Amino acid sequence: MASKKSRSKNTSASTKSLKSGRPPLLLPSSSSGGGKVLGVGGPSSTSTTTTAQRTSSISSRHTRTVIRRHHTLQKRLSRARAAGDLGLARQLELELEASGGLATYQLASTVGQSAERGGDSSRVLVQWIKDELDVRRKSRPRQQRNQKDQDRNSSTTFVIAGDDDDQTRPKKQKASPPRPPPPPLRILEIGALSTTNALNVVDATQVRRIDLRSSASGIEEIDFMKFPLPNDPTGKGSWKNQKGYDVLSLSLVLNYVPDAHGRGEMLKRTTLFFTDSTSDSSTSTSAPALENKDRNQDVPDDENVNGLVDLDDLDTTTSGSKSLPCLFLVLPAPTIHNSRYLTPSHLDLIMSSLGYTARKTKTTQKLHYSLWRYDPTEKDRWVREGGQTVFPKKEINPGAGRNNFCIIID
Ligand SMILES: C[S@@+](CC[C@H](N)C(=O)[O-])C[C@H]1O[C@@H](n2cnc3c(N)ncnc32)[C@H](O)[C@@H]1O
Repeated sequence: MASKKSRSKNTSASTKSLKSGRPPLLLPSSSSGGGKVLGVGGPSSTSTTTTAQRTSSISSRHTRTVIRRHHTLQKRLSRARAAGDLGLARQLELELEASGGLATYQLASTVGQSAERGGDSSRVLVQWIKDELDVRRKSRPRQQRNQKDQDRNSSTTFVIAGDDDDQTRPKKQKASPPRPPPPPLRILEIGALSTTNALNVVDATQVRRIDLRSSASGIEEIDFMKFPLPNDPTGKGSWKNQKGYDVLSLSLVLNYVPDAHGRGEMLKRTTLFFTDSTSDSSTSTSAPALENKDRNQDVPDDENVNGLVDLDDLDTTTSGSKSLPCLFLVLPAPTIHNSRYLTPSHLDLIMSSLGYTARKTKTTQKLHYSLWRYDPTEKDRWVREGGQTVFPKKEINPGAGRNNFCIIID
């Protein structure tokens, strides 16, 4: 039971305030034009400070302000709506609009993810599932090699001249059929700001991206809470003729949800989107689940060409044990290390009750990253063994200067 295992690691990261919990990320901001809106010039504080450092530090302050303001307004709006205060709700909607709304928030987030600030969180995900990606990348040449071997074996059949006796004829070599290569991982990125992040790995991934507001043509505009389930009777839940995903990415999205119930609902909903397959890791010898058998055929040639990560440059940190299907969750570090209502072990309990087991965790000064394997039988076991399944708002980490970030599961 997860309560005994307490699988998430506590860290000593400096996580004083939610205000500092801002994403890093990718985007070499040359393309964004974000500097126009968010960048501010100005004299350097010291003569040794470079322009880049200055710009980075100033716009960093600005992006944090924009992001913080947006979150605050969203929370107040959510409370006003819940209280039925339509007047206040309208006023807050107008304030949100006047401050640039979701578009400005996304731009601030994108700038906040720039390489100079630590890069894109998806790099952590690809590092953590490196074994799964490697086996897929390598499988194509190996598959081709197997095919050549098979052809060679077939051509070795021969008949001894003048001898019609089957007994004396060498038997045709039966090469075992080549094992089908594992299909590319199907990844659903929820809350996507870019189509060119580290998740694009040639031969190894197929990435579907969604967001409340699409900021690029490869990002579908839809609310994850309304996103059709894989088994939707209308068939709208399929993607590339298949159902479900091997990996869900929920990076800095849960903290966007303005209320604790909504966060619990979002976490619960993630469990409904995985492939049925509880596929093994790279050491797997099992064939892919039937429904996923022919995924390779759906990979368009022009896909996965941007934002490539050279996986050989990354550390191998995966253990080789089962990790799929899985959820990649990223939260601002203070939400978990400095909240009255959430701690790493409490999150572990919540996740266990949903069928998740922590595979990886990592906290930096700003962010808490975690990777969770999903297995519905683990949820059944949890319930059978009397594990906690309801998580109300309850102070578990009292103290001055803490924040009120909370996840409620009813
Ligand atoms: C801070 S950005 C995070 C972007 C990126 N994933 C990252 O790690 O930096 C949060 C994004 O989540 C999106 N988002 C929030 N709730 C969502 C929902 N219910 N469905 C889809 N996207 C959502 C927002 O529109 C926003 O673009």
